[in-house]
Amino acid sequence: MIALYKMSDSLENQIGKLFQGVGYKTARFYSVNALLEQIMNPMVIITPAIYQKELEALQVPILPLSIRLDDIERTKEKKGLMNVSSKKCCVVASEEEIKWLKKEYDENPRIPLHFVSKEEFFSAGIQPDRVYVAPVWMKDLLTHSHSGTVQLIKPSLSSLISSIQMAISIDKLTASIAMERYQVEAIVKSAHDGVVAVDHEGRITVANEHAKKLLGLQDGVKGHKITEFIPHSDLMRILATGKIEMGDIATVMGRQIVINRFPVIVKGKIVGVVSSFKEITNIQKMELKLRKMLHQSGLEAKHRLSDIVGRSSELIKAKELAQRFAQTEATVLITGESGTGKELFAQGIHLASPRVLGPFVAVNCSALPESLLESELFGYEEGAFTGANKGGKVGLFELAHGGTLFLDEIGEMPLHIQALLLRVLQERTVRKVGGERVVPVDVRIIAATNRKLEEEIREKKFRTDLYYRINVLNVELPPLRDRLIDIPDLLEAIVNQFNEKRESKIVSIDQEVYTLFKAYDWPGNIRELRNIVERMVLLEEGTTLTVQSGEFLLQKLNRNKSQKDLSDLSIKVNERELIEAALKKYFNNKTKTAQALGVDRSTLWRKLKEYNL
Ligand SMILES: Nc1ncnc2c1ncn2[C@@H]1O[C@H](COP(=O)(O)OP(=O)(O)OP(=O)(O)O)[C@@H](O)[C@H]1O
Repeated sequence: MIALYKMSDSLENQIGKLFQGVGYKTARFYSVNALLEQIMNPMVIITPAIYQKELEALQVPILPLSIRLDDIERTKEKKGLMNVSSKKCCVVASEEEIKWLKKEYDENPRIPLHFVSKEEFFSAGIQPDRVYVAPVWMKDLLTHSHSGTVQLIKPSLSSLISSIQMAISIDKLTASIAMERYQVEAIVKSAHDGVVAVDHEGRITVANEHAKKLLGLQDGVKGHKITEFIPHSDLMRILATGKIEMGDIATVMGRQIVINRFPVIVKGKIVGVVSSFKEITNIQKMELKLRKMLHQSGLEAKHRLSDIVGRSSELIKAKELAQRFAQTEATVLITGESGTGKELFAQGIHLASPRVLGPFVAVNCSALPESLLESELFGYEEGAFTGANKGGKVGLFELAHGGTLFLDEIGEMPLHIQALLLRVLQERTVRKVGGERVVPVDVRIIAATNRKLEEEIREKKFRTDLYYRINVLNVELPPLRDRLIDIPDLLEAIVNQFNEKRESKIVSIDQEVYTLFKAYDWPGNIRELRNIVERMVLLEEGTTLTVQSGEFLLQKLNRNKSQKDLSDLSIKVNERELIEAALKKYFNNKTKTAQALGVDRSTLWRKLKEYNL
């Protein structure tokens, strides 16, 4: 902004038009207060030299207008003052203007001139042997009695133009400086940290809102010494030492904050200090958020050992072992059929281990083709192969650094990768595909398999040396059919989870459902149990989970049963309960019940008699 301050109307109009001609707008001001309201806008002020002093405190660029010796001579010629040789010609101006005019005059004193300041002029009054000239902006200062006696002089067009050119180039410069200042201010404002900066005397130059809140400072602290608010401020120490201080912990207004302090050094001199600080609880919140993000990206374990449901002695023993193994750094091998909870145990071990704050990275070794598994595990360097990402790729080993890498279905791992894995386990370093560098990694391995690795070794599908490396500690998870006692707890836990997740309203479970579930042999183990319960909950219209919604399971069960001997099933099945459930479901219709159970009517009659039904 080009501000014109306290100018005579005619001069103001002339300058305004000149600026307009080159595409600039001007604004007129007549008081310092009016200027102060605009002070946040970058501006250049053009003002008669006489007012320069009253604007100095604003700390914005000021271009003083003044008359030149040429302007005086031209006026004298024009007004015929040259011929008044008997009278002395006096120039009335401000002290500042006189200083510059005298310099010009001393260089080239073509006509005799006297210079009097406006103060001298007012005290001495008009002398009869003198003629007076003054710059046009003195007009308002002269009283009525002076008019006519004092000739007013305007700066020439050429000196106005050079002032305008100067103003434009300063305006451009201040605009770009202001842009940078706004950016810095925006950064400081938007920072999540409190930021306070002081100058070399310890006066506050910046204090963002966070800082004011954390330190209990009011608005308007700028310009005040920091010691007025914090008597023993550590910033004064940095002003003296010039040393960076990081991660200092202090209690301010009952809050624990962590503080960093940086000296501002310009050309070897300490000109200020910037400090940034954050409440520790905020850091903890951020850590929590980060952990949530890790969790979403699959890098965090969510199940604890205590979340693992079941009361069978086999499961309790496995949980106790896992708890103990968690405290060690040794590799753990978890064995068990698919869906028995191997990954759940791996997560539980990680969360019970000292690596709990590190990442938990799971990879299913059977899900990827050999070439991809290698680059997933170890990463690759840029340009390792056609189609490789620019910048390369970080492998899962590196991602799991400081945490746990869960290698699921390790029995499916190709022999070539088994060899690479063995080397990583021995050397604790990884080499990326297509790279020379080795990167040290600190990763705990938990492996899982549903295969009998001893058999795989015999068939030369699994390396013996790797087997001994990973099978340091072993947790064996029995299949669900061998621990039917866990079913009620599992069933209830899963129903509760669905209730929470889907807001379903199952409040009770029919006894027949337990019976039905105990009759089934669960080849897919707990995963299958989960899926079936989910399906039943979805099909269920009431608030009780009934066998009606599990009809599909009943049919499945019957198909299995028709292939087996009933007496074989009776080992695991409470036959009586099952028949009762089927009868109820088919409203005592014996034909349908027999069909559903996969037996002929005579067998059903025999059983009804046997169980007194
Ligand atoms: N004891 C348990 N309590 C509660 N939920 C369980 C339990 N065991 C397993 N589950 C649940 O069963 C499902 C399968 O578990 P998980 O993926 O851990 O099995 P897995 O043995 O690793 O299977 P796979 O070998 O097929 O990878 C998961 O949804 C898991 O939460």
